[in-house]
Amino acid sequence: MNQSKEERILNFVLQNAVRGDPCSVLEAIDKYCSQKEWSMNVGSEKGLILDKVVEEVSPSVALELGTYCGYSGVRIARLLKAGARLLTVEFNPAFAAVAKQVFEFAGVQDKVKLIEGPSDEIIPQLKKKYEVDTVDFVFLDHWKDRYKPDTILLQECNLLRKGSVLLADNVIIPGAPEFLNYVRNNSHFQCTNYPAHLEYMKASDAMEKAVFLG
Ligand SMILES: C[C@H](C[C@H]1O[C@@H](n2cnc3c(N)ncnc32)[C@H](O)[C@@H]1O)NC(=O)c1cc(-c2ccc(F)cc2)cc(O)c1O
Ligand SMILES: [Mg+2]
Repeated sequence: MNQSKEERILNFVLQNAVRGDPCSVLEAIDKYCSQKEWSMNVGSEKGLILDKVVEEVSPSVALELGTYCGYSGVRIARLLKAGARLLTVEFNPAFAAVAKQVFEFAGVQDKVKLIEGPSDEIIPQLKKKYEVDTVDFVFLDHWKDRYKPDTILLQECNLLRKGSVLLADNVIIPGAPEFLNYVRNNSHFQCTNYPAHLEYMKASDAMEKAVFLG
């Protein structure tokens, strides 16, 4: 049975990155996906925006929706302070299996809790099952039409506190118009747009930061 693209990405990491060095894992994925096979990792340009927001927030508890191969999970986890943790949610078991190995190779597995399942099922479990009080930072990178309902669900589950920061990928391509409309016309959110490009391509994309005001 021939390999999936995600398994080819993993193998390229195992053969070209340095075990325990998160930056070398990011470089290997970016090299493979820009030169060999495009894939939907946030990439290095939008990755720098992600880095800046994570450093600004310095979250104790970070949540990621849409793990895929673990690229953005490594990006976030490598910047977390001692004792801080990333919960990342992925419903595709094959992708989750690749991401788990990427986290272990990068050496960030002790900071990352990879949860397999759909976000709308996992979010309501975060407080009781995953011992979360509130989340300081959320990276939205899953199905784009889930961004708005899951933002509402996070509020309904009292998982956001005054100052919690949401950062959404792909608000231009593939696009998340309902989410943009919702947070930009909602007095409980302070929004900032970060223009960029689609990973590994020239097409325009953007990220949107939405700070929950309580
Ligand atoms: C959605 C995917 C990312 C992952 O999210 C998991 N997922 C989904 N819904 C849920 C859930 N409800 N709960 C948990 N996990 C969940 C999935 O299995 C993927 O692994 N991301 C994208 O589709 C994506 C697509 C593009 C893109 C851009 C231009 C094109 F021409 C084609 C594609 C760019 C990007 O930057 C993306 O991020
Ligand atoms: Mg994305």
